[in-house]
Amino acid sequence: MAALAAPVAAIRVAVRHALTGLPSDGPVLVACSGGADSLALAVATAFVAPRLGRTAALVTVDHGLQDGSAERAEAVAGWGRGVGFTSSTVVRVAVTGRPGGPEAAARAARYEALTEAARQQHAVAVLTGHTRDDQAETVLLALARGAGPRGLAGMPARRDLGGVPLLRPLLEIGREQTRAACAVLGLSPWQDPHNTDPSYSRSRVRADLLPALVRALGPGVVDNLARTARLVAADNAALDELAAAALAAARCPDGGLSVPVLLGLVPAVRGRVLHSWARELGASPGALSHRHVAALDALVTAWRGQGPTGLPGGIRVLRSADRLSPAPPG
Ligand SMILES: Nc1ncnc2c1ncn2[C@@H]1O[C@H](COP(=O)(O)OP(=O)(O)OP(=O)(O)O)[C@@H](O)[C@H]1O
Repeated sequence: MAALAAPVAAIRVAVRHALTGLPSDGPVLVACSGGADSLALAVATAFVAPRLGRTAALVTVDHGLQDGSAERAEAVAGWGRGVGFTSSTVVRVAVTGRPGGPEAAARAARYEALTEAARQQHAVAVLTGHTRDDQAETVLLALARGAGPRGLAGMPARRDLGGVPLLRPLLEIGREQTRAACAVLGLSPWQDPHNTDPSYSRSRVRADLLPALVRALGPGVVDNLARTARLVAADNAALDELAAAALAAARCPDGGLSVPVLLGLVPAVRGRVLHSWARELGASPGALSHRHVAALDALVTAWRGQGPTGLPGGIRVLRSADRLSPAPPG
């Protein structure tokens, strides 16, 4: 018997690892675009899931943004039925009329559709094909926009998606491995023209920046960036725990925060406490910036009698004596 190609084996191991320990009373749902990463993920899941006594389903989202997208989505779903998924379906979404640019709108519509498909199918997890290269790109983009530790932690291997775990089994698999696996298995991935469109910053990072870094610093760069994300994520988790305890300690019965308690915190923890509290008050995470948290911090550490500070959503925070409190809008 021919030896199993190394990329195929590595991807199966990664998928097996991700599926182990999940409840077995529903399918795992693979989100497949037809691109090399999610095709390699899908074919590995179709192989691994039944061997673990589980069922697997596939869903492909048709954003309706390109000519022929419906036919391509049908082809992906048909392929899925052929490789043994118990269900393999297309979900059509409407991208227009949503806030943000086209990329953000498509992404939001896609995750809504995946959440709904998971709910309808009683899926125990949704799997996406993000790779180590996607992670390295995410870290570079975060670094470049000054996103801080939360951004530098990149994409988690597991997060909540509307009550279902979203898993990224290929975060430690390189893109060259997903391409190689597809080639070995005779699969013809779809090349998304958006991935090479230089008007997207991620495309420019993929096409220009990462290759330049690899040329300048060596081939370990991608792996090192992904490792940085893992290390920062572990530190974030520790700081988040400290901040949750500190927020509880700083809370006053009227919903405000105690300034003496806040002053006793190290700045990294205090910043997180203020960020969490601002979110509790209703500031949306997308709009809440470093600048807003710095302004709250100034109410604590550099108070000279200044008036209320504004947060996104018309929220205002007031310092009075030894307390931060939400102020009436005005
Ligand atoms: N149209 C889609 N339908 C279903 N899932 C999708 C779709 N587009 C993206 N995904 C999921 O999100 C993951 C990340 O997609 P993204 O477009 O950011 O990366 P990518 O590198 O182009 O991935 P791929 O090579 O699989 O298309 C994909 O691997 C896939 O699991």
